[in-house]
Amino acid sequence: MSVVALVPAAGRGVRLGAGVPKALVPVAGESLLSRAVRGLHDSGRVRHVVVAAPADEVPAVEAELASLRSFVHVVPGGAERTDSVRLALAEAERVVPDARVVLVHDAARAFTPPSVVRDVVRAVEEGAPAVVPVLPVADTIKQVDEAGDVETTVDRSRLRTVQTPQGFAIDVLRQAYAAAGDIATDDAGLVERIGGKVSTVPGHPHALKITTAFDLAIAEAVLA
Ligand SMILES: Nc1ccn([C@@H]2O[C@H](COP(=O)(O)OP(=O)(O)OP(=O)(O)O)[C@@H](O)[C@H]2O)c(=O)n1
Ligand SMILES: C[C@](O)(CO)[C@H](O)COP(=O)(O)O
Repeated sequence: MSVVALVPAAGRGVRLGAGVPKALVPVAGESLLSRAVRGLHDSGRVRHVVVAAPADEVPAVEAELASLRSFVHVVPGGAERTDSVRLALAEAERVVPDARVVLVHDAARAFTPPSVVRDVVRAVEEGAPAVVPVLPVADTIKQVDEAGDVETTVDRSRLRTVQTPQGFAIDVLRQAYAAAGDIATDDAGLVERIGGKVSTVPGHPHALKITTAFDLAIAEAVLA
């Protein structure tokens, strides 16, 4: 099945505070975006990638990904992640009209192993309409009130943290975005809202989202 990946990379990276858009921040000489796209390429399962870049950085992003030119299309992203994914999806439908599987993968999850990409694609190919990579929660979880006082300790046995790439039958993601009246923190959340089934595969610690300077330090020390 033909697989296309959307890479939302249009965020400003306010929490990282690097002074440039987060996707363009280098780790050991290679940007987060380049690493994320290379991981998709190296999975051997993705035919094309559509990157949503910061609107004023499209030429810089195209230059950054020049070595993968035949594999990558760059479009301007939007104000929220959901807007960026919607814009990338429209471009993907234009450039890969026969795509049946679509992945959505944060540029910020630059160190995701290609094996996770393959596992997500395989699950969709085997019939799952929507698939997310997940990890169990390691910490005890407490629910607090508005004052910060603990109300209860939550049973964590069925809680999972969610990573990307998230994989979808393309018709399902299209329907979810057509129905979305609101922003969501992940794409599978939109599928849940239309009553769609979302399955899981094991995620990977290396697929952490680079959000803060601490995450970047971990990436530089351990992952690069
Ligand atoms: N308008 C936006 C906002 C976010 N993203 C992308 O969505 C992914 C996850 O977002 P996050 O890690 O929160 O990135 P930022 O929004 O850049 O972070 P911050 O909130 O610290 O500014 C990132 O690859 C980011 O580039 C996007 O494409 N378009
Ligand atoms: C999509 C995501 O990476 C899954 O964990 C996450 O929800 C993105 O959230 P953010 O608030 O845009 O960082």
